[in-house]
Amino acid sequence: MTEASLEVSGLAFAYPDGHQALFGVDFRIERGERVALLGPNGAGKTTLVLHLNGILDGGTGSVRVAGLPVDRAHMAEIRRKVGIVFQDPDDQLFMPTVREDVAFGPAAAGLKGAELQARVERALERVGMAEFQDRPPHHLSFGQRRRVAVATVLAMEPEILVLDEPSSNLDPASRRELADILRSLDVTVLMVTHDLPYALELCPRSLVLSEGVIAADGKTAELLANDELMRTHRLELPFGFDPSR
Ligand SMILES: Nc1ncnc2c1ncn2[C@@H]1O[C@H](COP(=O)(O)OP(=O)(O)OP(=O)(O)O)[C@@H](O)[C@H]1O
Repeated sequence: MTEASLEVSGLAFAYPDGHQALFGVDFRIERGERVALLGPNGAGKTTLVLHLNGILDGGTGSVRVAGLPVDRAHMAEIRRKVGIVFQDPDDQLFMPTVREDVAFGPAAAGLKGAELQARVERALERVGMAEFQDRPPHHLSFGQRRRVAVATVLAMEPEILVLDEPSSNLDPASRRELADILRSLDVTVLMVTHDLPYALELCPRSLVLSEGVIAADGKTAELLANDELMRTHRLELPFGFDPSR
């Protein structure tokens, strides 16, 4: 079998207060797949995502990114390979200009001069923000800041792009533009979302995480059309939305 972009095996985890959030999670995502991670509040989605680049550890089981184990010995490489775009772009943007924010990661990884500038431009072009390099991020709209946050991660040329609620707080036009951008990238994507139409639009495959276990793994359209599965795991489509169309 070829190497998966992401392979999670038997991952179980309890927080220090004893709360068990994950109970043996198994799945693999192949290179270039776009997969949605669905599940009700408290299902363990954030807990799972924080294991992908070692922010949380101490559980049992394993996580491998492009064959590399997520452990202390490989942490620097793992952090480069797993790009997480958090829900609030302001958690990710802290430099005086867009250029410096996008350059921050690659510069810390040793890139300099023309090579660094080319990397920054390429990442900003991929999200349609190349003309905004000299702007302070706080002068951009929320949707533009989210695109720059995606660029900061793309500039690291990650193996897998993980997005936490990418469509939240976006107006319909920004939502569609971000969908077009994400579809145009040739990178593995794992997208955590409560926005089921967005999952359907972008991700051919979905995982349903519920009470710390994978309750379903399959084609997004089929999962969303399964009324019983949706009801059991408190997943609700917007009124009148038909996943088969
Ligand atoms: N630091 C913590 N200490 C103890 N329990 C925690 C901690 N963080 C989260 N939990 C618990 O772990 C479980 C999973 O939480 P998690 O945030 O991973 O869920 P989620 O699926 O991301 O939810 P949401 O959709 O609301 O973001 C919940 O029961 C939550 O209360």
